Amino acid sequence: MKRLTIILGSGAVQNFDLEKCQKNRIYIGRSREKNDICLASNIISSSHGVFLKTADGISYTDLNSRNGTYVESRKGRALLKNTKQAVALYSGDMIRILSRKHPESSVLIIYEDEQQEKIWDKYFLGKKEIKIGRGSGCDIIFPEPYVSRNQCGIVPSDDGYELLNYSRNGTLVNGKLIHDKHVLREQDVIQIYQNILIYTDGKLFYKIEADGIQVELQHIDKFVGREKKQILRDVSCQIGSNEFIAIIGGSGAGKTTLMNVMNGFDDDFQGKVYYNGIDLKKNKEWLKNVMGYVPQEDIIYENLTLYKMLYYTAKIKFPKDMTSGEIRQKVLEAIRVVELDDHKDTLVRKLSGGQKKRASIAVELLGEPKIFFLDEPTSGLDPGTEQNLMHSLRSLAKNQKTTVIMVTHTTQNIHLCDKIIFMGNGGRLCFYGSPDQAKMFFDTDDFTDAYIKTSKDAEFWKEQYDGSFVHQDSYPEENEENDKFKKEKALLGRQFASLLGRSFESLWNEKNKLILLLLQPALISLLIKIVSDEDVFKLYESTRNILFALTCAGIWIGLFNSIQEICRERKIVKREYMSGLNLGLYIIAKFCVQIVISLLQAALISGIFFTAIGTPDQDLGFFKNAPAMFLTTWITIITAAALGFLVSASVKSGDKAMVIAPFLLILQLLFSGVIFELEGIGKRIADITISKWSIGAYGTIANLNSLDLKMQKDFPMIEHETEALYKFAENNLMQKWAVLAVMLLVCLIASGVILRRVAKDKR
Ligand SMILES: Nc1ncnc2c1ncn2[C@@H]1O[C@H](COP(=O)(O)OP(=O)(O)OP(=O)(O)O)[C@@H](O)[C@H]1O
Repeated sequence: MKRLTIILGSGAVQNFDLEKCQKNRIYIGRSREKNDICLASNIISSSHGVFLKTADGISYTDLNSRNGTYVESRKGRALLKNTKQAVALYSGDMIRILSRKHPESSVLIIYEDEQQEKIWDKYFLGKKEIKIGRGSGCDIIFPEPYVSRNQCGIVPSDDGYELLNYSRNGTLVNGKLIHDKHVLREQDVIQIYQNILIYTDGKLFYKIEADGIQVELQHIDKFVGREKKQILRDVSCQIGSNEFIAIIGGSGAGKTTLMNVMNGFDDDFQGKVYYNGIDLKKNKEWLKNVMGYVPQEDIIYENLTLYKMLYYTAKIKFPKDMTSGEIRQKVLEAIRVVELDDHKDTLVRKLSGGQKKRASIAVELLGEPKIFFLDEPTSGLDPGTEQNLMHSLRSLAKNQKTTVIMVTHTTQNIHLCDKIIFMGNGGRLCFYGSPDQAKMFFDTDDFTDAYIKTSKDAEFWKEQYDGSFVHQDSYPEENEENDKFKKEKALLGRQFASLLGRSFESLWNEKNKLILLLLQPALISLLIKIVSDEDVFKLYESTRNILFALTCAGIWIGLFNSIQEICRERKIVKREYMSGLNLGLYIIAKFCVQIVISLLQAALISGIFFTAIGTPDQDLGFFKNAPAMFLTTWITIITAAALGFLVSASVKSGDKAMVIAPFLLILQLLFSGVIFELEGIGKRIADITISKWSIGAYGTIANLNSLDLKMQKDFPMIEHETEALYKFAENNLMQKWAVLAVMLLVCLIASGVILRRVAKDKR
């Protein structure tokens, strides 16, 4: 049965059986005489619109009505106004005649065809609260991971019904994010991401929307630099749900800029971007949950198996109320969708280029996005792999019901896309439509010709396109500002355990690096042995030089351990931070690995040093010499590792970090106070070097002040001036360790603070 359910602003509901009606044209409007369906509302025109029954189905046309008609169909949302365009309707599509000022006058018509799949469900509200969310105990269940287990509830109140929001993310009602409660009025539209519920007269009409997001761009302009150079010019288009779209065009035409505008990464532009009618700029944080982004380079943890990499990512990403069983299931499902089942237990670094790209896609699939952006996913792939990947992306759009938008340079497989956005020089939209239409438009079978044509005269092609395709905005009304978004965070304890597990497992799977990290201190100790003489721990100079060598070795080892650790993962960290990663926990987890590594390194260096060279003769009160020396070595390494973290968090690449490393080492050498006698500013700088406090601790343990100078061998009358830094006292040693510990803490905290800048990184 084909029928219309008509819901009036008053709450009254009428049903109209389209099949029983003998006419092919069914008119709606205010006038009783002229129409088959009379709608008594002052925002309805006398003859407002007409439904047309054809052999193919039902369509709707607006009859030049004063307020127009919104059609929310599977193909997208459109405002029909001053157009005679007929829009085909599918079961579940909505027609709305809206008035913001007089919501009580609004009319909502739902078209349903019982032969097509059932889309709308009805829920009768009673005297008890009904719960809406992801949890199995809810009355209305939306299964996506980004929907809260208890998203919201609807309770009876004096005025009818009230919506209570329980989610940290908020619930959208009529385009406005609600964080506490909202008294429901007739035809209020509640949106939980892509899912829609409509309240009317004690009932909820709702549909669980499996489809991808529809995107509408309205008149996008972007200017950059002081001269306000325009790099996007009045770009408008509508992308339907589950469509596979390619953004193509010459180099510098504005493809990446356009994609960054579409995915909300860049919000410094003029114009509007809507996702299913929701303003992206105003609801970016909320809408990010339904978005997946696969950058050009594969930014995934390479030293884990595919399964483990996805598992840890999921644990960090998902909200706290998701169980381990659910997470495991989602990981396996993501692996299945990207067809990597056979490589589940392969280390990511051993996957081929195409497989790594699929692995990156699987990372994003974990969040079950409804819209997917990919930046040149096929670059660097051989033609066969490229074709396979294009087929997979198409099937992602069609089978996983996701809108897929990619930037690409290659056009061999462009026929697999539903539509292409052709950008010309200066950010001009030269064409938007299907690949076949594009060929007709540019009058060529070869897209290379289109590239040449648009690079020669992009303005001409933009004018041609603007003249042939009329863009009509679907969302002229303004939503209110929604800025109170708070991210649903994963449970901190679980996040920390996952970060820790991932860091250790990653290092364990990188055996060569692990061996190098452990070999280095052993070799350094042996080298120190070669340059030492028999006067160590007997004469001042020999002892101080060897201890200083130990200090430098510890600083170098610590810096080398950590200086590339954060920057090389920066892009992954940024992505995970955007989906809830706690940066403090991330740094602490990484630091825990450093604690263990540096303990092993300190044990190795000290063990070999004690065996080959020996220990001071006299213990310092409570502290036995060997453990105190070991502890000093360990604190030196771990403090230098924290300094390495600080550098690593501040720079964007490993290369840059390695440029800074020698500078830091020179600083430690010059301002240690060992090579040069320091005065004034030099002394102040020395206070913030690790080397000063480390050699201070070693010198205290070795009681440098009591050792004879070389010259004293021949001239015993020469006095050895004592230095406060090496005062042989327990509290002096503890002070040196305490200063190093404070430096360590400062470096770690500063790393966390600085790392927050990742949020501003350009992708
Ligand atoms: N922040 C900026 N300041 C100045 N110019 C910019 C800025 N961002 C982009 N541009 C310029 O805007 C134009 C479009 O850049 P965009 O990266 O979007 O092009 P593209 O089509 O993706 O190019 P490619 O295919 O080479 O990656 C280029 O000329 C670029 O130099």
